[in-house]
Amino acid sequence: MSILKGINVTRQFGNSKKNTVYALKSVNVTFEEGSFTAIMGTSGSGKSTLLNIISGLDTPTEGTLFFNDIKLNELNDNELTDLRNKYYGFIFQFFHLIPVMNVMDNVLLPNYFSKNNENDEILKERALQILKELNINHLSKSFPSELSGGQQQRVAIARALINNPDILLADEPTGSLDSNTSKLVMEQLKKLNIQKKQTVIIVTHDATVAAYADRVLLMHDGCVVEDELLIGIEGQEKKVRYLSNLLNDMGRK
Ligand SMILES: Nc1ncnc2c1ncn2[C@@H]1O[C@H](COP(=O)(O)OP(=O)(O)OP(=O)(O)O)[C@@H](O)[C@H]1O
Repeated sequence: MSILKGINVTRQFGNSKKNTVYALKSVNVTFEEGSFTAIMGTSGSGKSTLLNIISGLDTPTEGTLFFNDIKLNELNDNELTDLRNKYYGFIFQFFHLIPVMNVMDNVLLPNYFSKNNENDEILKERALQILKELNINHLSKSFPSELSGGQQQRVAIARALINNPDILLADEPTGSLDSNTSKLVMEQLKKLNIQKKQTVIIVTHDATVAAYADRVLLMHDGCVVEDELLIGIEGQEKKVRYLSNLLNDMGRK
């Protein structure tokens, strides 16, 4: 069953002849519940714009977007914010942790904006459980500046998970991590996808990162030019090679 569906989604920036950019050009795309998709493509091809639009952070200038059977285009700002807080978890390249808050408070932050009204103690327990699964529960009282990049990104993942979202969206989640830490973070995301059936959508330039996904969307000049399943390819190395070849082929076109 599809959880997200975009029909003829166009995003235009600027409106004069000189400075009009079509970041997305009539894109049709569907994301199945529980799937793990990597969005790849050249710089400026529209990857972040697509992610922002499917998450309701940005609105298309044309086209329709569905979250289950809810039409995102018909929601007002408050309704969109509520939907995002309830169903979406966000992970960014630069973590975006609040420096004056400790790990626990950073993780609990999304809950202050959602209308869950859950008991504080129950929430703290859930936060600790998530931190434990990410092997950073011993750091709950530490501040972001006291943590390594990988630890900070795991705090950001915990924060994205606190409201038990249906969809995890990540824009270059490993972009500021070394390759070992990047592997660790991707293994955590894969685990969440498999064990908790969370739908994961990531934007990445890195074939070794995209190889954790089941499907890759390749973008070029505002269009999805390839939509490939990776589930038939055995092993990470083969997937990385396959993705690198896809990217090289696109570069040659
Ligand atoms: N707010 C904006 N105003 C004007 N143009 C924009 C805006 N946001 C994006 N664009 C343009 O839309 C196009 C797609 O941008 P987008 O950030 O989605 O690309 P991307 O594939 O994520 O790029 P990168 O890999 O470099 O992050 C680019 O030409 C970009 O300059």
